[in-house]
Amino acid sequence: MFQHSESILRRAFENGMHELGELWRGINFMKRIYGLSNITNIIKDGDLPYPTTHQSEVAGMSIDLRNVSFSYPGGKLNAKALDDVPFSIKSGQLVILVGSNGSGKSTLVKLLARLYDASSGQVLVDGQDIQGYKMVDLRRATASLTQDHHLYPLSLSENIGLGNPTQVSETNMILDAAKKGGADSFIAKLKQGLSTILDPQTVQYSVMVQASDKTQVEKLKKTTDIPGGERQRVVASRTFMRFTSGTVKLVIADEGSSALDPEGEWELFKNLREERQGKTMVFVTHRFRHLTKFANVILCMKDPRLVESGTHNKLMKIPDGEYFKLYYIQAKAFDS
Ligand SMILES: Nc1ncnc2c1ncn2[C@@H]1O[C@H](COP(=O)(O)OP(=O)(O)OP(=O)(O)O)[C@@H](O)[C@H]1O
Repeated sequence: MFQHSESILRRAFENGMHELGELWRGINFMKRIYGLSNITNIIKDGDLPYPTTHQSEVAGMSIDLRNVSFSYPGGKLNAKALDDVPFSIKSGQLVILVGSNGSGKSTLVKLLARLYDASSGQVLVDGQDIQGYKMVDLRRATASLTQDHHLYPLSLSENIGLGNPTQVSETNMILDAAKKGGADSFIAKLKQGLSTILDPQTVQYSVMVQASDKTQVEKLKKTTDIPGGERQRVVASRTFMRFTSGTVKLVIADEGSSALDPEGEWELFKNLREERQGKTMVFVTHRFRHLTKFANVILCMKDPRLVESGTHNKLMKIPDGEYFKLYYIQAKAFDS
C-alpha cells in the first residue's frame, strides 16, 4: 500500500516536472517570437521595382559579381568568407557551385538572395546594383531551397500550398507540386493524406528549442512525425508550388536535397531542370556528378576564393585543378 502510494506520488511528481519543462520551453519560445519584433533590418531597401519595365517578363535573372568580398558580422577577426570573387551568370543559365566544406558556397548564395550585403565589391542583378531594388520584389523573384526551411504545424496541404499563398486551397496544384517535389508517395501512405496536420510540438524542432541545445534538438528530431528526407520532399514541393506564381526568375538550391537518397535527389534535380523556362538556376551540392552535363557554368570555390569556372569539359582539362580533384573524390564517395 505504502509502495503503491509512493509510486503514484513519484509519477505525479515526474509528470509535473515534465509539464513544467514544457511550460518553460513554451515561454522561452514565445519570448523569442516577441523578441523578433525588436530586430531591425540592417539591410537597406531599394526603390527600384524588379523586374523593371525594360526587362523581359519571361527571362531569368542575370547576375554579375564584381570582386565581392564578405566577412560575417561578429565572425572571426579578418576572416573572409568570400575573397575577391568575380563571375557572370547569364539569364536562364544553369550553374553548379562546388567546393569543399567552408569554401563559401552558402555565403555566396546568401548574397544572391540578399540576406547579406557584400563587404566590398558589387553584386549586379540584370545590370543594376542589387541594393537598388525593392527587397520584396527580389524575394518574390527568388525561390530558395535550402536545408534550413521550416515546416509549420499546419496540414501537409497548407505546408506545400504556402509556396503560393493565393492558391493554398487548390488541391490539384498542390498534388502536382507534391509529385514534382517527390512527396506524393509518402503522403499517399498517410491515413489522412494531404490533410494530415503536423504536430506543433515536433515539427518545428529547430525553432522550438535553442539550436545550441543539441540534446534537445536531437530528441525532438527523433520524435518528429516527419523524418528528414520527407521534410525535404515537402519543402521541395513548396518550391514547386512557388513556381506556379509565375514570378520566380532565380532558383537557388543549396543542399536542399542532402537528406534524400541518390535516386530521390536525381529525380528532384530532373524536375527542377524541367522548370527552367524563364529561370536562372544555381545548384549547390556535393553530389554534382549527374548534373555536370546540364550545367552551362560550373563555379568552383576553394576557401574563400573562386578558383575555377567553366564547363565540365573545360575544367576536367586542368588535371591538378580543384574541380578535377573534387569530381573524383565525390565520384568515389557517392557512386561506388
Ligand atoms: N553565420 C556565420 N558567422 C560567422 N562565420 C560563418 C557563418 N556562416 C559561415 N561562416 C564561415 O564562413 C565560411 C564559409 O562558410 P559557408 O557556409 O559559406 O561554406 P560552404 O562552402 O557552404 O560549406 P559547406 O559545404 O560545409 O556547406 C566558413 O569559414 C564558415 O565557418
